[in-house]
Amino acid sequence: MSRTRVKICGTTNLPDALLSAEAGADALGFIFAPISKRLVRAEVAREASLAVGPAVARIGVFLNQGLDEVLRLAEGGRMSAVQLHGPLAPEFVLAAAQFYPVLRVVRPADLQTEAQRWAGHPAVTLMLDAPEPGGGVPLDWAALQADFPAGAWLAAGLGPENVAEAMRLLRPAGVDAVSKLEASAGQKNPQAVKAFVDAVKGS
Ligand SMILES: O=C(O)c1ccccc1N[C@@H]1O[C@H](COP(=O)(O)O)[C@@H](O)[C@H]1O
Repeated sequence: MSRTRVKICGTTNLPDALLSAEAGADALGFIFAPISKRLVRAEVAREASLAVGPAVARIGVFLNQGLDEVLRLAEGGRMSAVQLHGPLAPEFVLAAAQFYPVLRVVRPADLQTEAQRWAGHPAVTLMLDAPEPGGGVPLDWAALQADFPAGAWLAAGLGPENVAEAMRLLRPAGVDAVSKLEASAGQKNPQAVKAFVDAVKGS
């Protein structure tokens, strides 16, 4: 079984991209949802994407945005994958997956239905998140143990202090965090980023 991948989300500037990459992150998240306090411009994301080298994935995060906008921003920011939040039609997810690997974000209530829907679609990977993305509130991992699908990623309220326990209970293929790794909204806390990556890689 391969090790759990670690994604640091909410990258809004070049120094934070570099510090996350140097800390050992497998993936950086760039939030293109206009409602977010971590919104990044495509030009900034592009500069960061080109600076972190070929081994670091760049994941564009979207919430209820049209396909043209998703593709334009993902291309402009030089993303390597897209993360899709919101009540989207399966056809929309499939259309996006023609262009980029998709992390399809689902809530706990929809996990079983979505796991069945996307089984056998290699371009679509499930990510379990809280109903309010970016809120820093952990899920009830013990309650999810029976249904958590192999290969799925986990987000919501993860940080250096609790990620090992979440991994022990759910064995996610990847973990993702933002709120608990910030000094302020959109600005990374370097010690927290490093501690989070070390906790994931040491578990
Ligand atoms: O963080 C945001 O502002 C955001 C806005 C719109 C869509 C997703 C967003 N963040 C995602 O939230 C999860 C985890 O957040 P947290 O660790 O609980 O704060 C992560 O997938 C982010 O990509």
